[in-house]
Amino acid sequence: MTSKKGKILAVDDNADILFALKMLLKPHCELIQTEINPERIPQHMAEDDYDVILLDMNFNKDAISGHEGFSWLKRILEIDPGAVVLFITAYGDVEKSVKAIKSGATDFIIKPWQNEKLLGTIWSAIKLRESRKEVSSLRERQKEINTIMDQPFADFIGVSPGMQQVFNTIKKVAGTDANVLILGENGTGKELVARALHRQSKRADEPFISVDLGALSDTLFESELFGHVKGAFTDAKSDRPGRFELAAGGTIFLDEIGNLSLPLQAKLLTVLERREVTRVGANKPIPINIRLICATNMGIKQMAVEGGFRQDLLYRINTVEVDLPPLRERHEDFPLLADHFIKIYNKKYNRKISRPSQQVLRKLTDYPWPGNVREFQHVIERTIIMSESDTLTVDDFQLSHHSGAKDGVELENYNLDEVEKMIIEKVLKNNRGNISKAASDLGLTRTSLYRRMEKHGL
Ligand SMILES: Nc1ncnc2c1ncn2[C@@H]1O[C@H](COP(=O)(O)OP(=O)(O)OP(=O)(O)O)[C@@H](O)[C@H]1O
Repeated sequence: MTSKKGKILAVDDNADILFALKMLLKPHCELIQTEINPERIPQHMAEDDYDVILLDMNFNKDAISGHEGFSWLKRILEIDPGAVVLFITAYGDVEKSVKAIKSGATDFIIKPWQNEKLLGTIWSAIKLRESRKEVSSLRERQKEINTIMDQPFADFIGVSPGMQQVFNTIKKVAGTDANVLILGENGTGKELVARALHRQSKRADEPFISVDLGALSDTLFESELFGHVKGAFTDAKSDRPGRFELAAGGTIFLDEIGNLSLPLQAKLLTVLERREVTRVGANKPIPINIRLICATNMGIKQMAVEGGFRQDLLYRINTVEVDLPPLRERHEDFPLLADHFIKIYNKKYNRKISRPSQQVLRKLTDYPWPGNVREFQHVIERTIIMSESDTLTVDDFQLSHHSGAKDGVELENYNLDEVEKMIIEKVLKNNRGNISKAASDLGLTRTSLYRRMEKHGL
């Protein structure tokens, strides 16, 4: 051992052994606590955080069964399941070593020991303890991050029959490991559904990893999803796990799955069938333990009929389907959603805006909301920022600029693709090329807008 490292608790009913251990370990370890009476192990563990516990296997003189040692090992692991225990015995044999390791001991030291070998074993045990601690602190951090990240998703609002049906399906399937496909227009709350499914599942304490497939180029797809090893390609400076590995034990949410090209659909299907991934540049497959949730705003079933989406992949991802209705079909939800977002933005902007009047609600329900709840949320935020009074009036809501003609977009034909291109061009121009603002006006995410701009060559 190079520097003084690790806190060691040595428990043995032979004072000579304890003395020898103390002499040997003192120069190398941060602390060496010796104890002749195993009954005091819990007390020591409560008083200090030991990295390694050296435990005699036989406490009664002449005993060779090791029973007592095993029962103390059990007790130690009950107190701290991450404890690193090394058994010491003069009667070491293969059978007992195997049993000790199976019961949770880390290693086995046979008396009389060779000093160098003993120090080597303790050094490895300290390293193991360090990595166990690191893993458990990462897990705790992940839990904490999950809770914080879920905060904005805690309020999932809906009283309309369509939303009640969505909530019912979530309740029924959350606890199963069934693959779920969420369908719905942009901004209808597909990610909220995915998070709710994860939060109500047995995997809730494990990671929720979201991947926007629409934002991944074909070249990045494999390394992002499956990971890569160092040197696999020019930019691969070190080994890196992919999203499937990061989601281990938890849920992976593949958003915009309808945007996946046919060759990538084939790659994804292979991974889902084999339930293993191979990092780019590696040849050893890694098993994956994930719950799969996918979402799309595209007519994926029609795509499958027309050959744009693989039927076999569709069958694999849509064990259960959740259909999110567009906001314009959920009139019952408007008052609640309006209250909800007014509350949020009152707090954010330190305002006291009151609940909307019936006239305001009527205006809101009359508008078609192409960007659904995301657009609704932005409109409420913008209106609260701009409003000078605490009572919102019909005139405070600027909704008309979305309906093309009034905004100067002349429709020469009704080809949806061309209309979409025209509207995007117009909104980009209105916002002087500011993507964030344009995306907000269109009720899209920046990524969705980028994708559409790419599609239309803008
Ligand atoms: N029922 C709802 N209650 C409260 N907030 C909602 C609801 N539905 C959507 N939202 C809010 O609207 C925004 C968009 O939701 P989300 O990202 O889940 O939609 P999406 O369907 O996944 O969108 P996209 O298709 O663009 O990826 C989020 O800020 C979300 O919190």
